[in-house]
Amino acid sequence: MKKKALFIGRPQSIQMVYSPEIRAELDALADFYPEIVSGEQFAQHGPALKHVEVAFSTWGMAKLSEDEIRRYLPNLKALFYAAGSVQSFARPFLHCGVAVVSSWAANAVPVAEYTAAQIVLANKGYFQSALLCKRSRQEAARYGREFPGNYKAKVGIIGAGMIGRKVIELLKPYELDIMVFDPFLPDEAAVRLNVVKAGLAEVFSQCQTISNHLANVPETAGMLSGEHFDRMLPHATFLNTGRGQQVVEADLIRALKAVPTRTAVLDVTYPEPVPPDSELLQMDNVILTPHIAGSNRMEAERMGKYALEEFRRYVREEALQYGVSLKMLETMA
Ligand SMILES: NC(=O)C1=CN([C@@H]2O[C@H](COP(=O)(O)OP(=O)(O)OC[C@H]3O[C@@H](n4cnc5c(N)ncnc54)[C@H](OP(=O)(O)O)[C@@H]3O)[C@@H](O)[C@H]2O)C=CC1
Ligand SMILES: O=C(O)C(=O)CO
Repeated sequence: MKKKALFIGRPQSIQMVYSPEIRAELDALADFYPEIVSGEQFAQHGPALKHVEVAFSTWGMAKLSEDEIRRYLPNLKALFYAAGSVQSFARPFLHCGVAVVSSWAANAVPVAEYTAAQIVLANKGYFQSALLCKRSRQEAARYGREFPGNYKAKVGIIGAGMIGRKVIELLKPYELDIMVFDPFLPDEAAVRLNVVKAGLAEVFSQCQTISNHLANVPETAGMLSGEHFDRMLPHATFLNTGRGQQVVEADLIRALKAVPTRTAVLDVTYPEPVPPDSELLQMDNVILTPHIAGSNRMEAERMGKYALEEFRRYVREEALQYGVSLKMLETMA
């Protein structure tokens, strides 16, 4: 018999992530409740949901309490979340014995692609050269000549989690020397990845380009500060697609002002968006993008595909690949 299933969240997001093709495959495997239910609608639909065994969601997932989960979804066994971080809603489900499965590995793909592209460009001095070129081609060329390019340049990866590791994989063809700051990365894994483990001070003082991929957990708040940014090489680039909270922004601004040939490329800031009076908006050596590294439009469908594949494993009673545990939530994004 087909499993009773439910979509939880905002219809627009659900439809973007679960494309008609994925939806057709899910429909073949499960018997879906006819409506997508948002957080506020559980009281209204509650009694009809008591046989639901599996739920699917994405961005816009309802934050239900343990009490609500037990009341409205007493037979729920697994929740498939077709997006990245589950920090904001997973704990009550896990406490109720519901398996929580995330597509964070799928969301990591576009972030890693975006970052790897930025690293390759940063090592050539692309970001400021492109701006300078409009003022003076000669000045831009002189500036560009200070950069090593992509042969044997040192690149620093901060956090070798899902995204950090994918960036390392994508950079393999470039013959770069990669240093990694990740206190939890086992030595054998560093050997397998062909990277050198290092402290933050070493990464900042030696690397041409440094990219942040730390999880946004209380322990990493403000972890990147003046003692690191002040060590950046004169033409180094700092990339942040992680989260703004990990950066002491005033310290970054000071280090960039002290040496304007340094560059920061920030997809994320804190707060986000950048306030209109922020110095970041005035500085030529700061490139801002509006949090676009993660899954965008068609890329979002990949997250639905991963959720479908995990559900297939669930139906076949195979081990799930992307289950999240309470222990994992202590250090994951
Ligand atoms: N800009 C965008 O659009 C997007 C941004 N992101 C952000 O990218 C970042 C990385 O995501 P992802 O790779 O999926 O996350 P993961 O959870 O897979 O990796 C996080 C990394 O942070 C490390 N870490 C956790 N706690 C600490 C600590 N106390 N000290 C040092 N290191 C620590 C982890 O260590 P370990 O695992 O080794 O224990 C791991 O290497 C997150 O901040 C996430 O929010 C994600 C998606 C899109
Ligand atoms: O999923 C995330 O964590 C994002 O930053 C948006 O893609």
